[in-house]
Amino acid sequence: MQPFAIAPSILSADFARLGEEVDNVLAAGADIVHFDVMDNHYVPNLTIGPMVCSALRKYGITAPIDAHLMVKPVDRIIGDFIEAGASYITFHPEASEHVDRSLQLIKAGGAKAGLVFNPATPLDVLKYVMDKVDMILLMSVNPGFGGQKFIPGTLDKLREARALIDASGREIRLEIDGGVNVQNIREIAAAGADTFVAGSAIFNQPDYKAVIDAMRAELAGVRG
Ligand SMILES: O=C(CO)[C@H](O)[C@H](O)COP(=O)(O)O
Ligand SMILES: [Fe+2]
Repeated sequence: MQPFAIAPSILSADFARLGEEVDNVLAAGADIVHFDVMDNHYVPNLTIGPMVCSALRKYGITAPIDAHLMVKPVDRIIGDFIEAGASYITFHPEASEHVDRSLQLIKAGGAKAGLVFNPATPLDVLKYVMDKVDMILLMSVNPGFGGQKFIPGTLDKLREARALIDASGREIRLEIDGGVNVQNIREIAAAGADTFVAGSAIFNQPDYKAVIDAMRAELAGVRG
């Protein structure tokens, strides 16, 4: 299993002060910057694109950036995110006509590739592309908005994904996204997640370090 990583979703940050917000959350102990890209087509919301990712790199952010693409079609924008400095690029299989090709595009550009599964999307496609994924992201809310409630059925799906990863023998991150907080992170880790996206739970509090420290204390109870 990969080391635990906390990935604040900047969807809930103050966009008017984005560079400073990312600096602050990294200084508070975050490992990965989760970057939600929404197109008002695949999901009913519109957020930020490759120019903002590139701006964060130019501003001096060196931490891994995890671009979660909620964009359809996805292939056209993959190259732009590679150029913009994304470290991980994940997409939803429903948003690609050719999942294997999209994964290859990401890897050919030198980024790590991942697939994202909505709460009602089965994991079946993984069987055919396990050798090409570096990350599996399970949505524990329907995509499009921050601040939603964790869907408990995702815990069984995490166990299912963990078994697939372990059987593959590959180093694949198992990320969870949606409604993660200090109260439920331990149960989510025990079900097999190693990478935890949290937006509102972190950015809606005044002290980011206090929240991240509390999350790490919970995680230490699962794996010290
Ligand atoms: O992909 C997302 C929504 O589509 C966000 O990453 C997610 O919702 C994080 O926000 P929160 O932690 O507030 O649920
Ligand atoms: Fe996300």
